[in-house]
Amino acid sequence: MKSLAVFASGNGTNFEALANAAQAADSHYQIAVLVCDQVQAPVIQKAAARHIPTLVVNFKDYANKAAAETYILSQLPPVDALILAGYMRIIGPTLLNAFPKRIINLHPALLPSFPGRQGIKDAFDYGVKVTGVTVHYVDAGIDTGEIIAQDPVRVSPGMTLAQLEAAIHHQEHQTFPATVKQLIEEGAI
Ligand SMILES: Nc1nc2c(c(=O)[nH]1)N[C@@H](CNc1ccc(C(=O)N[C@@H](CCC(=O)O)C(=O)O)cc1)CN2
Ligand SMILES: O=CNCC(=O)N[C@@H]1O[C@H](COP(=O)(O)O)[C@@H](O)[C@H]1O
Repeated sequence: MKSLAVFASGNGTNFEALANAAQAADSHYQIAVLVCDQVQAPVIQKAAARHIPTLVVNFKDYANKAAAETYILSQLPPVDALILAGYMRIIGPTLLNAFPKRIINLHPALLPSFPGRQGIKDAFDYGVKVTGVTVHYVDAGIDTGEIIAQDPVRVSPGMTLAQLEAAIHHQEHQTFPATVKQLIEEGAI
């Protein structure tokens, strides 16, 4: 049984999808803690509803990223990997060095296209006919880590941005848990 720390900053539907998948008999993982950098984020309530411990870290309380990450590291229970599920903060050397090739991120576009904080909108505004979701290892760059898995999402004619966001999230809720499970089965995390 692997233990995972999930990092999230917002709504938490991917956290929920991972938590739901963890309940399956053959999931091979449990979520030991949710780490959140936004004190009011809805994901915190989702973790509380599931009795999953939450570590809320307000980065304003720390002099710099290294100090905040050092605190996070000191509070983490033993975990095998960090899973970034809508975590909107760049992971710094402190956590990167503590979890080499053990930090996984979900991106809502087909990297290397449309990296950054608004991958769905950037792809939509560009007018792509196909976008998708990417699961990748996290490295010191932004959305530049080795790609692990990708799935396409077709942009149908007349589709609104809201409809594309919903389609992307639906795909994410399939791809992310399946990819985490596969990584564990392969012994990668
Ligand atoms: N290590 C590292 N950390 C990461 C990711 C990574 O793959 N590498 N993937 C991240 C995915 N989410 C983000 C979070 C923040 C930003 C971000 O803040 N971008 C600023 C630039 C910030 C900066 O340069 O520090 C921008 O303007 O685009 C981009 C993707 C999460 N943290
Ligand atoms: O990789 C770059 N940026 C990260 C990023 O944009 N992540 C995206 O945030 C959303 C979180 O949704 P939630 O799970 O909170 O409902 C989800 O779509 C992630 O792909």
